[in-house]
Amino acid sequence: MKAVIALGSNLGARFQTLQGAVDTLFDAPGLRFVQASPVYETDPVGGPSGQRPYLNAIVIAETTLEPFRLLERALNVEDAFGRVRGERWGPRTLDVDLVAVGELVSDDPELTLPHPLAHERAFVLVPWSKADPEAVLPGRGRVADLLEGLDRQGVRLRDDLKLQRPD
Ligand SMILES: Nc1ncnc2c1ncn2[C@@H]1O[C@H](COP(=O)(O)OP(=O)(O)OP(=O)(O)O)[C@@H](O)[C@H]1O
Ligand SMILES: Nc1nc2c(c(=O)[nH]1)N=C(CO)CN2
Repeated sequence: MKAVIALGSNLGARFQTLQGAVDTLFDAPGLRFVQASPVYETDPVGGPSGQRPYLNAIVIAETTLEPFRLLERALNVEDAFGRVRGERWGPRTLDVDLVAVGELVSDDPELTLPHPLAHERAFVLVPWSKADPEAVLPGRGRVADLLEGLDRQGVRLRDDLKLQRPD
């Protein structure tokens, strides 16, 4: 199944954290790297004022993992990069979200699929549509169409930064 995974960081060495997350995510069986999006610098959405901008990207993978095992992998990678859970939407060294897993649709709060806010987040949809212009968000429609209705001003390409395939 195809999995779309969103990465974000707004604390510490942001780009190194994103690359480290990619390397760590794929450093175990069941997940195969397909493609990484470009990296974007994005204004923080929600949370306390005065936060640094984020670096955001998405990674497309093929997985044979059961969705909760994939979530566990994502949460373990967050922990490995020292994420301290504080304030909702507060600053974080690393956030790893499952945007979509195949066509699965679930409203389980432990694992909501697609991610319940993905359709309204330009910091997720801009990188995803750049990586895959034909992308469809299950239950919501074409990512390119969803983006038409969103403000993309706070999402800026960082073409000086490129995620490498995992080592
Ligand atoms: N699609 C999903 N991807 C990642 N976590 C999810 C998903 N659906 C539900 N969750 C649950 O959300 C919990 C908390 O997530 P987290 O603290 O990363 O939220 P957040 O990143 O602060 O906010 P947001 O959900 O708006 O991105 C996780 O422990 C996980 O069980
Ligand atoms: N720009 C930006 N804003 C956010 C982000 C993020 O990754 N990028 N993640 C959040 C919670 O997951 C809340 N706000």
